[in-house]
Amino acid sequence: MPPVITLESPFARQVFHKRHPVLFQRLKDAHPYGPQQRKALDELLRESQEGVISLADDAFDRDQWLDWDRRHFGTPWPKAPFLWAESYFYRLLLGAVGYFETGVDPFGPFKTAELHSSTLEDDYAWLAQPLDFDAALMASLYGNRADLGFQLIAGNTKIHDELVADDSAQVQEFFRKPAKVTFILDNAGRELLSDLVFADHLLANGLATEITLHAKPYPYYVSDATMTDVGDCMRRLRQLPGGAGQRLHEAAAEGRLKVRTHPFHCAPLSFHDMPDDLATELKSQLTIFKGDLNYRRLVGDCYWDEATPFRQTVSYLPGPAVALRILKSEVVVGAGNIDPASRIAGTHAMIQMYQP
Ligand SMILES: O=P(O)(O)OC[C@H]1O[C@](O)(CO)[C@@H](O)[C@@H]1O
Repeated sequence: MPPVITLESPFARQVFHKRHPVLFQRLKDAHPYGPQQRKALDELLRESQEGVISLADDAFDRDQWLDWDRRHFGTPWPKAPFLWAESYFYRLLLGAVGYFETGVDPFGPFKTAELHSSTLEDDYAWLAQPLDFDAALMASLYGNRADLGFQLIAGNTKIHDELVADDSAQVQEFFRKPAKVTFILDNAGRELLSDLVFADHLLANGLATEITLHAKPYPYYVSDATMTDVGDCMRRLRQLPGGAGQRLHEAAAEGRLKVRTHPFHCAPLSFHDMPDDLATELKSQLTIFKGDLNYRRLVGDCYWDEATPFRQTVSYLPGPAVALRILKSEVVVGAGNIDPASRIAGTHAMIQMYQP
């Protein structure tokens, strides 16, 4: 594997030094946190910028984190791998605000606001039209940009021009034979609504025999979908046109749509380290990895040469896979030359497919 991206990377440093303070301010504005929670947040911010990574003796999940440790406890935060440190940061954030005692999702207010935004109905007006496979796939992909103000019209091929890797034809070809599908979900809100639309397209057209949605076991990376968020989005989708919400509700009742979680989805590790039970589950189906974080975990959060073939980086997977991702971080494989600014701008997208 090439060198791993650490918090010394300018982009990662910017996430920890610029974005995190803004996030913490939003959390303090959104919740009636008392002095203890506010102090814990301030300490976490300071520590994660210049302190040493430590694991509390009385942490309820101490054993789990010792298992996920790759000798990073005791390392100065700025020297740690970006992926590992960012994941642990979110675990500590939840501890700081008392999530493990109260169960209150610190990001809940932002997720609720997004699902009930005044523009949401207009933004999803296109659901009233019939979608073809390509439009449904693109909805799921561009949902990762959380910006669906683009033309999701059946037969719109212009949208493919923005892709830096485009295996969409292979994906469509794969569904010539009905398959079981797993979505490793990313964000709640608009992205999840769009993923549900794609899931409905697959089930309603007999392309998928069964779909399993994998959500995060706890709130993570601000807007990642938990089991609660899946329920909230399913209910919201039923209020939107097109009938996808109702069809999915029925599919769930019949056992064709399943929702579950796995502790590994909040692990600070790449999918190379996935436990056997998860690997066994993914073996006999097509797995769709949504979003940027899952992409980093899929190929490894490393300084890959962008010309490295995608299949070379994911050949460890137990079954076929598709990555649907808007580029929001430095990692890229299987694409042409992409300048550093474009890698993090959220303007470029990719669809990559692997078949063993
Ligand atoms: O929601 P997505 O597509 O997974 O993007 C999350 C991305 O945001 C960041 O947390 C910060 O930019 C990245 O580290 C991460 O990959």
